[in-house]
Amino acid sequence: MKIAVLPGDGIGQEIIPQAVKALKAAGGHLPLDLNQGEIGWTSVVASGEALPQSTIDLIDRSDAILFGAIGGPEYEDWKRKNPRGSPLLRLRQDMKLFANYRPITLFPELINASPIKAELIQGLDLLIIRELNGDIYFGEPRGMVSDTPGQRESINTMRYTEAQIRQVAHAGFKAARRRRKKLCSVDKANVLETMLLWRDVVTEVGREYPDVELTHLFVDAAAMELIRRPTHFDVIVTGNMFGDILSDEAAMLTGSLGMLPSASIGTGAKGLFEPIHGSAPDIAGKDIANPLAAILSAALMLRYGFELEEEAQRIEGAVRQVLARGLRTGDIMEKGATRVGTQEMGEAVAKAIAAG
Ligand SMILES: NC(=O)C1=CN([C@@H]2O[C@H](COP(=O)(O)OP(=O)(O)OC[C@H]3O[C@@H](n4cnc5c(N)ncnc54)[C@H](O)[C@@H]3O)[C@@H](O)[C@H]2O)C=CC1
Ligand SMILES: CC(C)CC(=O)C(=O)O
Ligand SMILES: [Mg+2]
Repeated sequence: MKIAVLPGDGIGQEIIPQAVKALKAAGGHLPLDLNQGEIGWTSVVASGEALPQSTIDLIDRSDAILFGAIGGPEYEDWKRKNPRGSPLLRLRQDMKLFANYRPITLFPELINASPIKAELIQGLDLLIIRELNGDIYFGEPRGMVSDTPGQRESINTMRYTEAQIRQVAHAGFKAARRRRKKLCSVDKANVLETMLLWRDVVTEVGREYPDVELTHLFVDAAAMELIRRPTHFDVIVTGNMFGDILSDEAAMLTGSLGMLPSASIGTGAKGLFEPIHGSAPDIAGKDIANPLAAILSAALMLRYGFELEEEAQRIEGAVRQVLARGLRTGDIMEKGATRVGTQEMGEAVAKAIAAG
């Protein structure tokens, strides 16, 4: 079980060590081979490259990747002068990770930590599947059209092929089949031709899954429905950008962006597992970030990367236990709970795993 561990930048450096503790506690009996690599700004500082060859080699010889986050103000500045694209987007594309699974599950212990009314989120369990290899994040042409002062113009292109849509649509229907058999496809087919194609292809693929109820929503209405009646959703399948935005919104239903893990799965056997949040420069280095999204991403890695369901459940059960004991990082803090830091939370989860 060769695992490339890429903490990245900002809070990535704080939360990934907690996920590693959980992995070691749950997988002590397994042949875990964890190897750390550099990526992002941390890597630029160390070697001048955001995605050095050493990290590419490490990924090549690994079975799965545990990723933290990259980015931050210095990095965004550096990227403007070195526009070679995001190393994370490059990894997602090179590894053909076309589907990003973002389970939006509410731990019942956090029902009052969410800013959304308890009666709206009781029993919340939805899955957003975000297409990860296409859309406006990758479409060509892109870049500056004119840099003449006063007439500056820039372009990005929303672009999808039928094959890309078909691939992620199948992932959506298959996931719905394993769950409550409801798939909602989210697009913007009322104004975007790319999204008209999206809707047509998802509808065609749907004919192969007559047992799954397919509905369509425009993304603006979907954003509203996620707050109005989130438990009506089972699986949502959507494009790269809409999925990016809707899943951060949906995270708040569960209490915090710091609670949501994700699994990026592709045509190959190798997956990438990461919290959905970024490097959070505003709280980095203070030992206050919530490590649970990263810890839960390690659980997804055991489940989907290595088919170790029992070990994955041990991690998830331990997270639930520490929440039930009232331990909370600041982002999910509520009255009567015990505030803990990143490391303390990570250690509590690892101990709960070890105690079984
Ligand atoms: N996968 C990745 O590597 C991602 C990288 N980014 C990058 O991260 C940098 C910061 O981006 P932002 O827009 O600020 O998004 P962000 O997700 O880093 O933070 C948004 C807000 O949520 C809070 N937050 C995030 N994770 C948290 C956690 N685990 N515990 C407690 N609070 C948490 C932050 O403190 C901040 O107030 C940017 O450079 C961006 O490009 C953003 C999203 C994903
Ligand atoms: C590079 C960005 C697309 C990262 C992000 O916001 C995400 O994956 O959720
Ligand atoms: Mg995002």
